[in-house]
Amino acid sequence: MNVIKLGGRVLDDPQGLTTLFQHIAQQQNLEPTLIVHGGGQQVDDLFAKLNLSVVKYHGLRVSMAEQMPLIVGALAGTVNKQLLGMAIKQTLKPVGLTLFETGLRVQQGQPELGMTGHCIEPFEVSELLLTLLEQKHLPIVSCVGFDSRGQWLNVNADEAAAGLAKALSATLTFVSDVPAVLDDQQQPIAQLDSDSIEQLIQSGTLMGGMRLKVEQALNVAQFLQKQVRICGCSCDTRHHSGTLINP
Ligand SMILES: Nc1ncnc2c1ncn2[C@@H]1O[C@H](COP(=O)(O)OP(=O)(O)O)[C@@H](O)[C@H]1O
Ligand SMILES: CC(=O)N[C@@H](CCC(=O)OP(=O)(O)O)C(=O)O
Repeated sequence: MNVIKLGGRVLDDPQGLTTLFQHIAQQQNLEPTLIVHGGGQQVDDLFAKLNLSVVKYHGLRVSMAEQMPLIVGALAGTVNKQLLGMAIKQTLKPVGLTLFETGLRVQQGQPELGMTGHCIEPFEVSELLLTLLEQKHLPIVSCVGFDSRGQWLNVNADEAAAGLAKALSATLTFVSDVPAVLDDQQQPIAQLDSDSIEQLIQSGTLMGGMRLKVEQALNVAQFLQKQVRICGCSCDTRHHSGTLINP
């Protein structure tokens, strides 16, 4: 079982995405795949067009209730459906979902972050998701979740992917806009573990969204006791490229 997380910026690389969907189509009969995607860039672009200010706290968007129709529209609407279209073109059978239909539980975070949500234990998936995977559909899951009161919540997509990978004991790959985690000379790093990650954070080399991603990757690697990959869009997720995060 493969979980592939796509950052929103990979939509700027349609050729790379086409190659990725082609690989998934070739592999789909051998091993099921699930895609989880973000779209932070697309939300930022929409806010800029509407003259709304983007506020982030430790890499997480402060998601005010009145802004949620825009955020949900971009993530679960536009970005989700753009990816669906690309998958259909590669003869895949995609199904667009939010985190709710996958069965992953989500609850609201600190009130200062508005309608920002976090994945909570137990990390479990729904029968519906398992049936879709068995029937060789490709679930394309946005990082919009719902709490038990039916409130929609904005979950960081790396966290959502980590939660689904844990629930499915899956092999997790983060596909981002950079080919790998880069060192202070901007060179790709082949492998990282908790000690080397700590050094990169201390030296200020690992920052922002990539720091959050590496922390989620390490968390999943340790939880499942298997390597997690961070790579760029043109990487073949079956082969070695990008950065491997070791448990
Ligand atoms: N050491 C690093 N290696 C690679 N990227 C880094 C590093 N430190 C910070 N970054 C930044 O993190 C970005 C990727 O994180 P993010 O924008 O959250 O990705 P995504 O949208 O794929 O989740 C890169 O574009 C880069 O600007
Ligand atoms: C709470 C929070 O920060 N949610 C993220 C969800 C999208 C995301 O994570 O997108 P990328 O994977 O493309 O960065 C946001 O609104 O930007």
